Amino acid sequence: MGLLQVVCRAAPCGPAAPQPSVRVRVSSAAMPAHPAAIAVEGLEVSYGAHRALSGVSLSVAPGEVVALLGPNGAGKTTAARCIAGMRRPDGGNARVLGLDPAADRDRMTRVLGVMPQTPGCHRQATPRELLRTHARFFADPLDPDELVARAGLGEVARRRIRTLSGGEVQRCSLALALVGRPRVLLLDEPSSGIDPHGRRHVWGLLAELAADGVGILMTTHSLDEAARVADTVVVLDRGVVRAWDTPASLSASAGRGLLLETPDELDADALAADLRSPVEALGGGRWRVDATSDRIPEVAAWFARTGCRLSGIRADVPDLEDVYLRLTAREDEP
Ligand SMILES: Nc1ncnc2c1ncn2[C@@H]1O[C@H](COP(=O)(O)OP(=O)(O)OP(=O)(O)O)[C@@H](O)[C@H]1O
Repeated sequence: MGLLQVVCRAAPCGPAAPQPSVRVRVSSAAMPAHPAAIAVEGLEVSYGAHRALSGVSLSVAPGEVVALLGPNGAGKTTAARCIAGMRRPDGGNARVLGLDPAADRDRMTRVLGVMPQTPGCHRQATPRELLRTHARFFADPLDPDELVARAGLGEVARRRIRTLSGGEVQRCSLALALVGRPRVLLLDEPSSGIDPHGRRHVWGLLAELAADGVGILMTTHSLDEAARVADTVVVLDRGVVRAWDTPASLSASAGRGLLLETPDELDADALAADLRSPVEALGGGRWRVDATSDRIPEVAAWFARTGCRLSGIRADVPDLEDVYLRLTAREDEP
């Protein structure tokens, strides 16, 4: 996709917020020939006195899958609502293939497929009926029967929505978002409530769509899903973008260290001073030393010399979950 990367600092926010170094992806084309699938710049939204979004910027290229991660209340749905044209931001703007979601509603509905957090399916209808009805609104829709199969709805396609399980309703909601052959997809927790086989199926479907050039922005609480499906991850916390990068680069940016376990009282200051490396308490007799794995013998020798018992030592290779937890840590958490 021709992306060049620059190092920058995350945007500032509340007192408890960490200030991690993140890598921001920028298109290598200075003047892209085609507009981004989604471009969001400086989005501001307040609900009364509560600031839900404070200058949120992100973009999704055609064929790119971007996962929007963040704790409950981070502002993910609010951002998605602005992109879908369901709410006007107080500041900044959102564009879908260059279109203004609020002003270009008609053209937007032709290019954007939306799967909301709570499916608005008519509960007395069947998935097949809903898809057929929905298909009539588009000039060149997908074949509803084909879509039933692609979304794994074959067995329940003729049952009323009200009799379906939560996961089956989710699949129906995803199929409805796809029926108009959208070039951009906005999915709010697409695999929430779907069983592990179904999740793989949904992920496969998203990969196929991306390979066809569809730009996808999905919110999710599943870091596993983000790591497996997304080209890019955006971490939002308290209305501010904390990080925006590939899952692999984000994990690498968290740095590596050594994880130690000891059943004894550790004099962490002495260890840090002797090693000339920071030592962080993780609780429960676990410690993290900011050092690479080639220093394991040196650390083991320190324990042998001081008589403090070392019950475990290993290199700490952070995954996306570690990075996410560090970026969104709260002061009042243990
Ligand atoms: N209509 C509303 N009126 C007042 N406050 C709202 C409204 N909608 C959202 N909020 C608040 O704005 C903040 C962001 O909410 P939002 O639903 O965007 O978060 P989210 O990241 O999608 O959360 P979740 O992961 O729980 O779905 C929250 O503090 C929420 O309580």
